[in-house]
Amino acid sequence: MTVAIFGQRCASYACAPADVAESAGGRVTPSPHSSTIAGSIVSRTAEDLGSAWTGRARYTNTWLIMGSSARSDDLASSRNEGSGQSTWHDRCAFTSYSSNTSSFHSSLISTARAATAAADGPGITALATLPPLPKGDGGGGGGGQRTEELLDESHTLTLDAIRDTLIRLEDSIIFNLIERAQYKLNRPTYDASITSVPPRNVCLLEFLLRETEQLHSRVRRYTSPDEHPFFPDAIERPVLPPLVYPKVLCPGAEAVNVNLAIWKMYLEWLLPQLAEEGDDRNYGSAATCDVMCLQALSRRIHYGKFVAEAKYREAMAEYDQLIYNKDREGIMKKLTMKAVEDAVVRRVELKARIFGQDILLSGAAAGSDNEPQKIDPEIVARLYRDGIMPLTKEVEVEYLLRRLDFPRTS
Ligand SMILES: C=C(O[C@@H]1C=C(C(=O)O)C=C[C@H]1O)C(=O)O
Repeated sequence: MTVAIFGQRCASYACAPADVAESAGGRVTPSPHSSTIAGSIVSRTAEDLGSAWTGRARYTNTWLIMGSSARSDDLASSRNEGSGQSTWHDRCAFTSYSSNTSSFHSSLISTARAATAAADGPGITALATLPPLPKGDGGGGGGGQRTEELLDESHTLTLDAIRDTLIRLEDSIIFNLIERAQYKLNRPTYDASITSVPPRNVCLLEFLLRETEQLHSRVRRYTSPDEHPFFPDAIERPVLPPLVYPKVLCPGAEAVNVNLAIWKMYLEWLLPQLAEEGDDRNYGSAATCDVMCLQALSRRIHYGKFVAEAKYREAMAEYDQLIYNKDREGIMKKLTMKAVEDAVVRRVELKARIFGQDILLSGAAAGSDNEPQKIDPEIVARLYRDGIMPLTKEVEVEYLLRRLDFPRTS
């Protein structure tokens, strides 16, 4: 899949083919065929999640933040083992975080940090780049097809170019949020005990996101360095020949995947603010919008890797020192641009206000200031200030901490 990075075709580090599909940031059920368990386990109870919605502590919840490495051929079998297992749904219980931003913020960051720390296990080298089938295999997987090389556009790795892309991604995020906001909260969409979809018996959203990722992986989506699966164990061998991406990011970038924190932010914090309480039975439509929102958020937040690389190249010596000293706080301080962040918040709030209006044929915006908007601009501002930007910076820090681990080959 040719993906727009920096507003053009993708320029990034080449993902070396490997014969394992590694997981980073998603829950993976250890399969009998699993080669390694590179995971760390975080246990917590449903009360921790503040499951006000269910009104009962339904499960002792074990989060396998980083799971086993399963051979791609084993994935199909491990997918079928799922009945009765606890799922991502276990993390879906809506909470009262919406009224307590700072406690949510710290929980979010620690989830992101734990996920990326766990991702440093052995062999986390290729999240989604599966080897092509041998020549002559006509059944897909790029058999017999030529590997395509993308042009090296690493010269577009300037902060200005990257910020332009981030601005464009704002539009995608806001429009997707507006789409989701037209439906009620529709809690059954996130409750595996109601919308229990076989064979894993998961909630509708988990089912749809997993299946979407699986399908998209077939057309190379997750071989692109700006795409990160929520369910790395679901990805399959592409039907297209591999693309070789120009080297922009360091190889350690592949281990940084904060999708678990993004999932948590979306389900536990954003959605209850965004969608009106209630049930309109549009579970499929709501879940489809959720998938779009999650993917847009994930792409924006993981773009932090490119931001970090650009910043690093502008001040290598200073960053080297901080990285060498593993000075996480120092790195965070150095890469934080308060004035840029304030401008981002102002801009997204304005965009949400404008995009959330109906436009009359006269060219004017319909309605008065008192009329309800399609989306509350304050929610979008808060989302950026307390969710998106902190997680983007977390990605930046995690990336930079790995920046010196690999000698550059170009
Ligand atoms: C993305 C950047 O890095 C940081 C993160 C920001 C963001 O996520 O929007 C904004 C400013 C910086 O604190 C940047 O400098 O543009």
